[in-house]
Amino acid sequence: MMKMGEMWAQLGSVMASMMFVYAMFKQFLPDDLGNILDKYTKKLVGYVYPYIQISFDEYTNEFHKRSEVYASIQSYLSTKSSTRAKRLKAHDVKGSTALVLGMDDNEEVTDEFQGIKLWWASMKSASKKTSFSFFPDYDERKHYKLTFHRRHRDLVMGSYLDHVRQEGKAIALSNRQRKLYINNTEKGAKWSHVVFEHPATFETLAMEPKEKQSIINDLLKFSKGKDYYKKIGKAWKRGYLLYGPPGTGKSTMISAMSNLMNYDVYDLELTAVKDNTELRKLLIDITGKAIIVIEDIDCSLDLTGQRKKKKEEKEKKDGDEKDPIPKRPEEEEATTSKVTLSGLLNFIDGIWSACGGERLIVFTTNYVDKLDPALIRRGRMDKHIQLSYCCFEAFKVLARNYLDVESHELFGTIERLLGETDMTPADVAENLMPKSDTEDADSCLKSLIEALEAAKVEARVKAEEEASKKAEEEAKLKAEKEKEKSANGKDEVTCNGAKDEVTGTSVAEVKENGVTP
Ligand SMILES: Nc1ncnc2c1ncn2[C@@H]1O[C@H](COP(=O)(O)OP(=O)(O)OP(=O)(O)O)[C@@H](O)[C@H]1O
Ligand SMILES: [Mg+2]
Repeated sequence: MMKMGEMWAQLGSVMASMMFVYAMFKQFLPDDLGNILDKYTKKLVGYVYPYIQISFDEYTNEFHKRSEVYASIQSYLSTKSSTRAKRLKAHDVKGSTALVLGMDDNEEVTDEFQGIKLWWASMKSASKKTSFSFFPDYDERKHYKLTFHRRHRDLVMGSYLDHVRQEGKAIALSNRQRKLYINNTEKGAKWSHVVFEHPATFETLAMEPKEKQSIINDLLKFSKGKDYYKKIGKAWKRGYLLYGPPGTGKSTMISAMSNLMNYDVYDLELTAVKDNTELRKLLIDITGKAIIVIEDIDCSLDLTGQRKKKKEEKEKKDGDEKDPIPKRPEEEEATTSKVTLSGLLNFIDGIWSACGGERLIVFTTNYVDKLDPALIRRGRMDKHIQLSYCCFEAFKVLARNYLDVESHELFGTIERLLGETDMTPADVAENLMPKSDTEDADSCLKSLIEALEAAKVEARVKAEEEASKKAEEEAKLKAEKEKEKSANGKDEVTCNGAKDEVTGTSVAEVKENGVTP
């Protein structure tokens, strides 16, 4: 026999469907009749119908803005409706990589949450245009209607709606297109963007596997660290300093980071920023889930020398030295950037830097020693990653990527040569890349061996040249010293004969004055 609860649930389902049919049917009735019928139906249903309904409008009253909740529900239901609804609608949502499938107007899907059943319906109701509107669809109001049994009220209000919002946001985020932003000089403190599509991933990045894994772990830990950062009272951001010779994969790693984390990239060109105020404005415009990149920080601004320069300037002022030919203002602007080291430090960890949350700040440099220690201290640049010349493990990644080769008889020779000479992953990669259809893995590996041997010879010649140059310089220095020494020896001899060093009187004078020296 059917249980009471099941019966109610079935009745509820029938009633919800009837209400839904009624809502559709009502659209075709004249307005007056529709309103009266609506009033009495609602009263009647209120007595026998144990279900609660919530509506979510597409547009808020506030500036006719599209409701964020509506958008989240739309994303949430897109996964449910694609498998459960019979009539679907495809949307080309701005910023989304894939077509978003949602249920068609006046369609219904059922959802389950912690063992309870809920019904979602997408409704479209026409409202009379009262005035001219710039919003074409505004007189066609769309909304979602959620129906559930009243005994589940607490669960729905307490956790289900939150669950829908969170899931919907996550789905929208995974569908969205990532963007690469650059700061635009012509538009002042503004970002322009293009779609970010870089194929580099940590899988294709050639580096020592243990170190690579530790970076991946660090990034993933950060992305899940919202509560942890809150607990320790730190802004949810992390700084990475990538340093190493050109062509070792610093920029490639930034792309891999973005692909792993699904973050936008903000490529900040510091030389295009007028002053600290503009820098702050740019910072405020950066959203969450972002990687802020400053490439070649040592070249971007003379941040290293700024403190020294200031000191020198002060000394100069004190000495009242004035430039006899005053510079034109535009000339001054071109030569001196007004973004200061303290402005940049504030950008990284001033109070404004906490706005938005979930951000990585990445600096790259070829010369880590040139940077001001304040800029790269832990807390600002939390993790320092050195990208170095290609090791054998890194080579194996490149061989797999470029040639689909896991092992080869030439690997032994390559391992030995990589241990004996320095070659960047960029150079190794270039040698491994087939240049024509006739080239195969064998010929590419052989050409890499040739290049490594040539690099080894070049390095040896360079080292010998440097050693001989150094020896020459040392010999020159030694000769100079000896010359000086012998000159000093001569001086000592003549000095006694010519001048008394303390009094400055000549021996002749002393003799003349009758004083014994
Ligand atoms: N570690 C690596 N793994 C895979 N590919 C790499 C690696 N390093 C360099 N490459 C290859 O070399 C090219 C140049 O590398 P990348 O631009 O990342 O170097 P970089 O360290 O940023 O150099 P620079 O200091 O000159 O900016 C990349 O396009 C990539 O194909
Ligand atoms: Mg680079």
